Amino acid sequence: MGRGRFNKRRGGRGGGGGRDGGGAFARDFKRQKRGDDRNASDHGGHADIVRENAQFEAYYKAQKIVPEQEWEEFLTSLRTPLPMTFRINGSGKFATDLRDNLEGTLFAELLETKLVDEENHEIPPPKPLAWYPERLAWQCSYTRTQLRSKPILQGIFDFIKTANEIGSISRQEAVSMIPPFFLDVQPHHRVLDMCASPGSKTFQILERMHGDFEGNAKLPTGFVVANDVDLKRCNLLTHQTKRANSPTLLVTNHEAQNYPVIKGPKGEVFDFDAILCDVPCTGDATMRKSPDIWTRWTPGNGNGLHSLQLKIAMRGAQLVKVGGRLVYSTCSLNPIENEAVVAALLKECKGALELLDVSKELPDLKRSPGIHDWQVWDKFGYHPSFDGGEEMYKLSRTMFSDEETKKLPLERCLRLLPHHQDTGGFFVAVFQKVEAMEVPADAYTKKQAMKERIRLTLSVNAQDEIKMSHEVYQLVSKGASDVVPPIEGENGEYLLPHRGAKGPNGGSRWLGIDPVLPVNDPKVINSIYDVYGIRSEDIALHKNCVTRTLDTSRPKRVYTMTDSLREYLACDVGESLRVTCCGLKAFERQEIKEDDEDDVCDYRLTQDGLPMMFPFVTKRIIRPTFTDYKMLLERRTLAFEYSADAPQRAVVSDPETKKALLDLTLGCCVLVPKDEDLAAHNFTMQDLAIACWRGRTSTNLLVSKAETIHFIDKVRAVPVLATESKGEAPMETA
Ligand SMILES: C[S@@+](CC[C@H](N)C(=O)[O-])C[C@H]1O[C@@H](n2cnc3c(N)ncnc32)[C@H](O)[C@@H]1O
Repeated sequence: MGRGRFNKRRGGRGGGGGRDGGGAFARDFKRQKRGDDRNASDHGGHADIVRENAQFEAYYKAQKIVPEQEWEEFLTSLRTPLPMTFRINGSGKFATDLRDNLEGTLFAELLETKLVDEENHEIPPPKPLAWYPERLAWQCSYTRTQLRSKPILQGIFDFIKTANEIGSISRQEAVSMIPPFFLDVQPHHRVLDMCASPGSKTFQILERMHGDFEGNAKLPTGFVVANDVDLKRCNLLTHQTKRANSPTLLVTNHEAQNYPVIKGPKGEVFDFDAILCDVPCTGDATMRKSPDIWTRWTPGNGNGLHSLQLKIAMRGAQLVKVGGRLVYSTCSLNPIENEAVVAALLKECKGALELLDVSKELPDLKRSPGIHDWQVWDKFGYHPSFDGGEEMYKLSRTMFSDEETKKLPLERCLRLLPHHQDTGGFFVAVFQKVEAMEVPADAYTKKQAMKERIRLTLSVNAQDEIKMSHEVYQLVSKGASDVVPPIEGENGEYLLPHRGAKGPNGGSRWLGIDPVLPVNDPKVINSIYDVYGIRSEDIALHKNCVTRTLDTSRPKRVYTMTDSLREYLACDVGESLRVTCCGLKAFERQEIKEDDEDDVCDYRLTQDGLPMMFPFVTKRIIRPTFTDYKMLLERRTLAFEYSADAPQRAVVSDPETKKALLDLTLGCCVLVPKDEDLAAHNFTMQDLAIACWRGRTSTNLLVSKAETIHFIDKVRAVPVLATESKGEAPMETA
């Protein structure tokens, strides 16, 4: 194809890249659009959006990313709303039970019913994603009208909505689920997710790290750093990954391309076993979900992101271990954001990175190979080469394919085309580091640090910008390049420093970010050890706990982390890491007033922390009957005695449970049904452990309402065993 200009006229074809015959295009488009409007209004009010863009079509036809004979199908797919997909969280018993339940009930009913719409077209039942292991991810394509008109579909919709809210499933685009599989994460790995928010892939990475959250007593020994440049999005990420309840997670707020290098005391770089670069991109492969992209697409969008994408991938390449994997992904179809970045990265790494052939991994995933040659366009049109001497707009040499590029194994890249599996589009490249590379220690310079901090300052408080930026500079120039060895513990391990407590007014060194302070006050930690019967040999809380408030003798919340995460933070003596969230909230202060007993603890176990802490807790565990357990979940509180003043209150029915509760001092305890009930229904103790409060007259749930629904769901089908005490009625009424 020769050099041409894009014809900006709507529906026009320019540059030789367009389809022949605009008439056929218009007819196809009208036909498609009629169907589309119906779907569009059904799928979220995008009916007014015209799903055509001459530049887009000319550009991609010229790029030859889609075989000629599939072009129409490709376009048709892009103009059709995206089916809804979800995956069942976790991978153990609860995940497969939930799947079996769904398949056996809701979905089975649909299969039997053979639904048709008002035009007598069959409404397809939900189907599992063919490539996703164990049928744990599903796809349904129903219009809103269908959902409204068919109660059975409404049932599915309600299930998805509630299960997503309580965290047993995650709604996530099918193609977005792919990259974590190629990272090959193991529980001992250090993983870096460079552009992580909102965190759907981080969540998958955490799942892989833990194996099965709900049944696994072993803690992973690795850690996961999830980073994003946007502070608000870091908070969103923290919120979204909360359900993983992971002590391995660190959330940081940096430009990925300047991600700080942390070195151990001997100067060794803390490198990562697996790095995900799910970079910012034009997202033009998400048009099915975000049809407004049709109206604003230009080739300049992708060109504008290429350099940042390459810098981020390059930083990833520097920070990944020899032997480790680096996965680069975008939700864009554009070779400039994809193959051009991959090619430039391979060239810049001079053999240290190998592009892997992953054709045997996820074998049922349909994919198209990466391309070796592509076209570079800007607002002036097509440019055959970088050295042509023509006027160019914001183009760089690395955007162009050359002779060296053609020899690279770019066919190993994966492009997911929307019409192949009825998904959004996507691009993935999987690398392995095969040789060490130089890691520029000064990539995170003082100047850079200052620039970033001023940006943050601006977002924190624009009015104090000048005053603060001066203070920032003072701090950065003192702190950023300090070479101070980490604090060593008795056994040569590195201990957590007081991070961020030396900034202005004793606040954070990183403005706008709370400090991260070790909780090692023996009063706090020993009381937790003693009261809950936790042994420091089993879990080193005295080394691995932090709080975010300055008074570490009375921390409000205590977060705990794995040894390896502690070592990573301990070695960051220059405090280069801007930590927004760290570890798992395991304990919370809840002071007990007017109590003169010794074995009380001001710290209660959190339900979030319980899956991790429970295997180490040996005291204050009560084993109620299933009746009392279920009743507590449903009523949230169980009184010890019936009271005529509050006849509606539920009362503990089993005398043994009541005695065990009354024998405890006031404070937090853990309730787990009796062994025979657990065994009869294939539950482990950890599966059903709930945090409760032993009060003066009652015991109360310390579990959020959403989480309680999750537990009620777990035990809903469990009949009460005959072994239970038959004496008292479960709930007394007046
Ligand atoms: C494609 S999204 C990531 C989606 C995420 N991986 C997931 O699966 O939920 C890209 C993210 O990169 C972030 N971002 C943009 N520029 C960045 C940069 N220079 N460094 C780090 N993150 C960046 C954006 O804030 C955005 O959250």
